Amino acid sequence: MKELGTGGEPGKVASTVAGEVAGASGSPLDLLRGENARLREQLDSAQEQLSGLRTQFDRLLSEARLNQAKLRRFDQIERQLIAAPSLTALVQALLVDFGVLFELDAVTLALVDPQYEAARVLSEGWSESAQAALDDAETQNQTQTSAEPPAASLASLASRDSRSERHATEPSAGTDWFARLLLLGSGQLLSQIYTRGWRPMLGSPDPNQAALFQGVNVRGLGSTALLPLLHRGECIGSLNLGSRDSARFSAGNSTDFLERLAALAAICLDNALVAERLKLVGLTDALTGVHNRRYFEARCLEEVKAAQRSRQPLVCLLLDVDHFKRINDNHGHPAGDAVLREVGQVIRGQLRGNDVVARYGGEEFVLLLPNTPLQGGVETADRIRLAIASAAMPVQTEQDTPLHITVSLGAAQMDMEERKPVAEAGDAAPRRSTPVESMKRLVQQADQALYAAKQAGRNRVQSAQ
Ligand SMILES: Nc1nc2c(ncn2[C@@H]2O[C@H](COP(=O)(O)OP(=O)(O)OP(=O)(O)O)[C@@H](O)[C@H]2O)c(=O)[nH]1
Repeated sequence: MKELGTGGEPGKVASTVAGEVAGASGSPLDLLRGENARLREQLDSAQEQLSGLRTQFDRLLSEARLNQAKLRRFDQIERQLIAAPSLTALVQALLVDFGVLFELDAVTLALVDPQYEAARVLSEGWSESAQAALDDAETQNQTQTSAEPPAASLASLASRDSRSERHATEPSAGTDWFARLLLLGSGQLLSQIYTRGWRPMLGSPDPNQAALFQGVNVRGLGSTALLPLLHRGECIGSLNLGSRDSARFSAGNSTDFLERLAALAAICLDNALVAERLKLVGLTDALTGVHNRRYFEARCLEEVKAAQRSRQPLVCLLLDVDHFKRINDNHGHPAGDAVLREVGQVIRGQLRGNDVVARYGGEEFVLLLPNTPLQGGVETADRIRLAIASAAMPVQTEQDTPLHITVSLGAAQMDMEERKPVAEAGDAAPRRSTPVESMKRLVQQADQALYAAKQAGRNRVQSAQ
């Protein structure tokens, strides 16, 4: 820079040159030429340096801009994780929004879930999002053309999504996140993969890690990043990212951003699970471990709405233990309690995953069977009746003989075409019942059928007319 300054001051150059000319032996013109060449060289080198600095500056500036954009996106996803109102919303933010925001070609999530808590909550959440997607598809179908075939059923939508091998963040019906969720009974698989400690693993896809990328075409990925989700020193899962770009994740990359995101995701996931557990405690019957009446009423309303939307049949069963008072009287109240617990377990064992059983009160249980016609509901009711009759109750009898009990059941199917009579509704014309009215009527009909079963001699199933 010093030379640059000297070369830039013509007055000084002239006086220096004049001095040199006076005392030098060569021709003044040659001397001037030599000096000129030297100055030119200095100028060229200074310009070269300047352009190098400019390039460096441009690179730093674009890096800073990229980092700023990256920070903004991290900030956005972090806010989304913190604000997620439920475990389902949180998992969707990680599996869908995160991938879109960071232009990833695959995002999967493995969670250690030994008690099947996350599995239960997330499968319910998935069913709701799949149903919403189905409704959207139906609306679109209807607006496009009424001659098109009806939208795919929930089951076919599920199997289509879980079989899909497309890139994870490609547009889908909004339901494929569930296929990219791996719920593990233990932490064994993660211990086998993170052999060098719970640290992010970046690099080219490793066939040993394929189990973490279920639902994704791993062959199409150029690089992957596995982020262990650590909470209180334990690994509760793994967030797995994939890119077609082989240079996107490499072993030498800084992992600060990713580690911070993984730490936040782990805390949010743990909090969401605790919140779901608390919710469940408030919705579970303490004696039998099945749901309580509060849960049933909320869920029944949802199922009635879903049945009205999808026009799928919905059956309600009411079950009452026969002569239960005698059990209490003959064997004591704790024996009665043990019988109720056993009845709850036997019922649960006879139902499908999305069926609902709740203790309705006393020795009465209520069941909801979605997507089931009345005939199927009656068959299920009879299967439950027989299973209970053949089960030995966990009660010590005086004769040391197993205690057997019987139950009576009433079955009713929700009426899709149910309309309120004009006079009752106070409307100008008959209108469709509201979900609350339909729900009340459904339970009332099951109760009347149960009463009829009791009247007809107990240990039987009666369906509503
Ligand atoms: N052990 C126990 N008993 C209960 C519980 N809740 C209600 N009960 C008893 O269940 C009995 C129900 O008796 P009833 O309504 O007369 O009916 P039942 O004896 O089952 O006769 P039917 O229903 O007509 O076959 C009452 O004695 C209640 O006190 C409970 O949580 N634990």
